[in-house]
Amino acid sequence: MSLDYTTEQQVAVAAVRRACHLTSSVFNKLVKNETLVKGDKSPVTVGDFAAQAVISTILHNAFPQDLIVGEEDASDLRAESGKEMKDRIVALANEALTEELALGDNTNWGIGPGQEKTDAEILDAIDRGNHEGGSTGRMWTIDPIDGTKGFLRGEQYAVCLSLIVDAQVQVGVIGCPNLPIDPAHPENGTGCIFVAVRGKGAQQLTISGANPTPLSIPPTTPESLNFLESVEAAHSSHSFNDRVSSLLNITRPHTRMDSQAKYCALARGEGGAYLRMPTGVGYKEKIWDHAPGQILVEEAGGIVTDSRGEPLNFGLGRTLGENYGVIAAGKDVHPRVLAAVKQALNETKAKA
Ligand SMILES: Nc1ncnc2c1ncn2[C@@H]1O[C@H](COP(=O)(O)OS(=O)(=O)O)[C@@H](OP(=O)(O)O)[C@H]1O
Ligand SMILES: [Mg+2]
Ligand SMILES: [Mg+2]
Ligand SMILES: [Mg+2]
Repeated sequence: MSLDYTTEQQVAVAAVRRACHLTSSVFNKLVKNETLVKGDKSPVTVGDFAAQAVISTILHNAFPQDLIVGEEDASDLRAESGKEMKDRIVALANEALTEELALGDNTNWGIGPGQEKTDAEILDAIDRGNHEGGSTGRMWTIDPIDGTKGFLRGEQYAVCLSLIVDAQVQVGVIGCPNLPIDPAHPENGTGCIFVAVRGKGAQQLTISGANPTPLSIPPTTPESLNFLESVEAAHSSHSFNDRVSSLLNITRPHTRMDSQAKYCALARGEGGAYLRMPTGVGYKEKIWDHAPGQILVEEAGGIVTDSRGEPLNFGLGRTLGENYGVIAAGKDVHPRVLAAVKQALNETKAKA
């Protein structure tokens, strides 16, 4: 039975749109004391916190029972040392929640002019993302800024939201404010939203939520195939991708891009394959870094697995558990990439 997720899709697009508006305007005004370094040494900005607060508030108004797995938490902002940053985040989140965007998207979910939230409500909205995940029931994932390093460089980043029901991703929405609307026509500007609903296909919208264009991954020719990969060498192994690419006789250079914009580019026919292999032992991929990208690529006709060909498991908690690496590609290309990845892994084992 295919359930109807029309309302979830509408709310998710509205939330991502507002968050994209916020992150784009924050980028131009970011100052030094608006970025923190987290316990795992990764950066987080006022934009990440405020965008999570906005999305979480809108979700909670629309679906008060739903659980949320969000990347960020507000503990640093509740400390005395976080006061300045907290004040800025509350102001940014309220601005984004109350401003009137087009399309009347502020009418149904308890947001809009005069509906400012208190400091405590904004911090609680961020912390509502503390759910531990699991294999049953409804939960949303929020990655308020995926590719924070790309965001800080002024390059690609993505505002990412998904609805997971009983461990299956049912709705995925990804906002990419810096992604060209049409890669063949850069003069048309940047800013797109990607939407997928299980069984209903994938679409690209404008950043204002209009002009839905269906997406489907075209068959790849040897000449058009290349890999999409992370910018940060610490996040995925560039040398492994080089080896797989030479096993497949790929001659085009890799396309490097931060964030789930890679899944979006793949879904509209750029590249042909996204390959992400771990650089060392110990790091477990987070569900919010892959859930919306997975449904987007699958609904555009592609396949997403780990490096052993296993499906990504979104029911194990906040991480993908033992899933090792990610291969996303069109249906025709995926089996070939998987075979080459297995061969390259065997070579690595033989050398060890
Ligand atoms: N060691 C390691 N290995 C693999 N992945 C890691 C690692 N450390 C961090 N991360 C996660 O990478 C997310 C960003 O990866 P990306 O694919 O967006 O882009 S890039 O690697 O920065 O180019 C990034 O997401 P954000 O924190 O939302 O930016 C992290 O969740
Ligand atoms: Mg982060
Ligand atoms: Mg991320
Ligand atoms: Mg993030």
